[in-house]
Amino acid sequence: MANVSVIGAGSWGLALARRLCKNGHDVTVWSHREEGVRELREQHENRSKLPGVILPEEIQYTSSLEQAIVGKDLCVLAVPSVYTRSTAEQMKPFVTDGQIIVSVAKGIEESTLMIQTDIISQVLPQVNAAVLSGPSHAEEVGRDIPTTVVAGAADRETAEYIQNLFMSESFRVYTSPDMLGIELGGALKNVIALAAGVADGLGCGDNTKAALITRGIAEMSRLGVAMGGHIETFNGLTGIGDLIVTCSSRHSRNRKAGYLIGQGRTMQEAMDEVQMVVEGVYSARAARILAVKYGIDMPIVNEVNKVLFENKTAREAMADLMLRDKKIEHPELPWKK
Ligand SMILES: NC(=O)C1=CN([C@@H]2O[C@H](COP(=O)(O)OP(=O)(O)OC[C@H]3O[C@@H](n4cnc5c(N)ncnc54)[C@H](OP(=O)(O)O)[C@@H]3O)[C@@H](O)[C@H]2O)C=CC1
Ligand SMILES: O=C(CO)COP(=O)(O)O
Repeated sequence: MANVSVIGAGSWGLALARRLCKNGHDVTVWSHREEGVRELREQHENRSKLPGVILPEEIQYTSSLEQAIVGKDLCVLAVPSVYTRSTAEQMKPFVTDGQIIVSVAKGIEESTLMIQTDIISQVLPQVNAAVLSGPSHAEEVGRDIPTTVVAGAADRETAEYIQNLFMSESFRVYTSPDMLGIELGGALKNVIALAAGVADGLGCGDNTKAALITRGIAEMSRLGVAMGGHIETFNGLTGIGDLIVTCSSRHSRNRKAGYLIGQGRTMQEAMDEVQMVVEGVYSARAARILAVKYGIDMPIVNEVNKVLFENKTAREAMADLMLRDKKIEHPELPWKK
């Protein structure tokens, strides 16, 4: 059994801490707030972020990064992506050579366009940065609802170590060497899920949702492959799999925020109402910059940006998507005549 920690006490960090503890590992959870630590010690539950999921009494809580990192076989980094860099900076004095840091946040850093494991490796070059991602809402993982995810690492041994640590009857873990593809899928699907939510908010239907998912994965794959990710990854759990769940689930914060925007709220009003992290809002701008940089057509990402940041109405964005230039679905396919 391993001695592990989860850095970040939001819904995802706690669902994973519970999984690791139930798998028999010693688990310490770090929260950035002393008050949060006190509540978790007393209540064994985060009533605002993951209500109804009671955490095992064996889990330890701390607000000291030193306690959360020193001597741990593996640390899961589960803070929202905008805090990954600052948290990694604070972790610097305590990490050791080769220590495994598993990133579970889904986001592209706006100022640098970097994925999470690259940020971790830049700030903490001595660690072994890996990723765990897939279609996995905390509300369901916290209730042992069967879920599948992918552990990505630079070497097979590390990926299999993570797989063994997390794997259970309700949590199936695959391995993959394509860390870039995994992370781009996880970040970009949030932007498309905002669009799916907007469509729901406008009162659109299942046809619209299927269209956004299908054309959304086409955009994600085009960009992801141009950046060096593998098409197989976008066709797998961390690409289309995560896109489907995020665009359809009642648990998705991105879909929910999009829904509120489709109903007429501003981006800020929607984020305030969701009260949890809406990662797609941060990755939307990064995705648009990357699309320009790599010369990739990303019409859904573009319209999401216009609605979020340029006061375009959701209805106008939908109409513009429907009536943009006529296209062939798969231009690479030959015509018979
Ligand atoms: N929830 C899910 O189902 C899944 C989430 N993810 C990803 O996991 C990541 C974490 O999200 P999630 O757990 O859902 O987020 P939540 O919205 O549930 O919680 C956010 C957490 O971040 C903490 N926080 C706020 N400010 C800081 C800071 N400056 N430094 C460190 N921590 C801070 C909050 O603490 P406090 O409230 O005490 O201020 C809170 O614990 C995201 O990238 C998300 O995309 C991935 C898969 C599934
Ligand atoms: O990544 C997730 C599920 O796989 C969580 O999505 P939301 O952040 O939209 O809730």
